[in-house]
Amino acid sequence: MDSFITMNEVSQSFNGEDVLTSINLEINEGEIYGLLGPSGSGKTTLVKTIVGTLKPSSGTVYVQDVEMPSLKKLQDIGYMAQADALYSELTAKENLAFFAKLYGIPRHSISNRIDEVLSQVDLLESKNKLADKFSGGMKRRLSLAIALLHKPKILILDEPTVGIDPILRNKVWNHFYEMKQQGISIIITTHVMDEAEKCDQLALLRDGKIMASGSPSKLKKQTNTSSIEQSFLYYGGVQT
Ligand SMILES: Nc1ncnc2c1ncn2[C@@H]1O[C@H](COP(=O)(O)OP(=O)(O)OP(=O)(O)O)[C@@H](O)[C@H]1O
Repeated sequence: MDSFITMNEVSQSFNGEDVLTSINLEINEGEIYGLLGPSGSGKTTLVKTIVGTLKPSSGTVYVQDVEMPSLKKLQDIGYMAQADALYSELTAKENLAFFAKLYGIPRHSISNRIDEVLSQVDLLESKNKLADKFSGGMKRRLSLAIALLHKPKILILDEPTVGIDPILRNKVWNHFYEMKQQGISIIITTHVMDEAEKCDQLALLRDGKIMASGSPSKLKKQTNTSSIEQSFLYYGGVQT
């Protein structure tokens, strides 16, 4: 398999304080890669470093052989930040149209593409509603639709399903599996254990370090535990 993303000895510090330490990871084509860790463990900093909105203090990040940050490579990445970046005074459709133009999607295909992504996140009926009137979960879904717009090869999602009910969460995950089949690599940050179990590969983060990584079944086997939660505690030094 081709490695889509490679991080080599990446460290990140703010005002002399280490937030990420010696991060090494490899993410392959068509893989769902989960970053699991408690609040403040460095998940957002890690994904921002992959996207290139943060430059590593040391170490390198490559996305398909291009060193990040790279503006050009951003075209291949769909990024959904933790805070929704939506224009509240615009409708869902207008928000999407704005980003479609930004991504350079051909004018004649914008309308169809907007409908496609809206139906993927179950928001087609709310197309003409102001983003300001959306619930928290709807805003998350609209942000996800924006990240999907330009059919990126790599999707980086920071806590994508926060505020989304279990039925819709399931639907969104089925959509992730479909995209994976198309060879799209998906990176997801989460602190939800059952979501972590659904990933192909996981990195367990604590205090800016990867404590362990591998498939959920490998991590459970290595620690002789029956859940990722127990594995996490084990690697964190808590005997289960
Ligand atoms: N721009 C910044 N300047 C200084 N410190 C920062 C900055 N960004 C993040 N940090 C610190 O880095 C640490 C990791 O933060 P980060 O947001 O990456 O964690 P996280 O795992 O994503 O947490 P959460 O799940 O709560 O979003 C925290 O201690 C945070 O205060």
